[in-house]
Amino acid sequence: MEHLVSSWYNDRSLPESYILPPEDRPGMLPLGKNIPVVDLGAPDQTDILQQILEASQEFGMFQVINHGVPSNLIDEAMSVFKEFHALSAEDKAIETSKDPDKSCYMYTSSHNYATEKFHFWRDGLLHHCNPLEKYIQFWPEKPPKYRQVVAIYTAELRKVGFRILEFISQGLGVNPDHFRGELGENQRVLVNHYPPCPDPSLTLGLCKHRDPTVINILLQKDVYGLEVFKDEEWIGVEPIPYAFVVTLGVLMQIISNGKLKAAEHRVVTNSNLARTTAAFALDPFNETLIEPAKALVDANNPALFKSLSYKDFLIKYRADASYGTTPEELLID
Ligand SMILES: O=C(O)CCC(=O)C(=O)O
Ligand SMILES: [Fe+2]
Repeated sequence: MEHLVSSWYNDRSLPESYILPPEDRPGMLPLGKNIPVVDLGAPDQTDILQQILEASQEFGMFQVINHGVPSNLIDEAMSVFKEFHALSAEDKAIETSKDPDKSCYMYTSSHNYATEKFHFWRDGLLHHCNPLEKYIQFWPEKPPKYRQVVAIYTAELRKVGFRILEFISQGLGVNPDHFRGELGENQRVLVNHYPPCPDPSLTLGLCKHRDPTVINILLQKDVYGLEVFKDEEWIGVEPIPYAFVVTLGVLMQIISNGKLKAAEHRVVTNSNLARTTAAFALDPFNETLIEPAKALVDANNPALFKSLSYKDFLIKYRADASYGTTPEELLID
């Protein structure tokens, strides 16, 4: 835990190991453009489907509003996530080491702290959520309401996730339950924390990456930081306090046989506000085979991606230092 940014960032200038090469630094604040915002409460389901499909093809990312998760639950969840990251390093270590199989753990920067060339200005708490009875015993017990609030929050996010996956399935023309079986049942929450940073122009909270997931549903609340790369430029993702940002991951690009796009995104830091976000991911199990959906493959539409287990996918993804594998690396030659 000694490396956690939140344990030492106060009153220090940016350490050398966090200073990125000029080409990877944030540059100018993107202005003017936005990603699509989809109103899930709108009466016309066909219209919602169309908007989700277009955003998934063009951006691989969109925001959803009127998603049905109560705003007081979102407030409570954000409070316990912030309170967790405000604990002492010692408490955080105790609260995240209850499972010998490490279904709940903390890390800082990326999964490759020891080997990465540069570090990123982020601490992360990651834990499994489904099935709840199996995993809740390993979740933090500090703050005292953590388990109770996060159990309800993640159950709600699961509903939102499957609703969006159903729209995507329909849009793709695959079985509406395509993601209901193994593909979306491994659910995890990653609570990111980005303390105020002494020089946001030289570093990033997270480098440009695509998520190693099917989809990710992010709560960013009201602090700016997320940016998506589209048509060779960065677009800022405007914080809408009770919206969720839906990001399609590399697995969705593979399963859709390239019809949908995994969004490339990054996180910038800021000098006066701490930023806490919670990313809820729907993923397959380790042994699940990842491959283009059969309904999308025929003689005229050959499979573009290799089949591999989720476990092998993750090994490949994580082997590439902090940047992660790209869908292109998994293309069939
Ligand atoms: O914190 C954010 O805004 C995004 C986090 C993210 O990209 C991730 O956890 O993969
Ligand atoms: Fe991400």
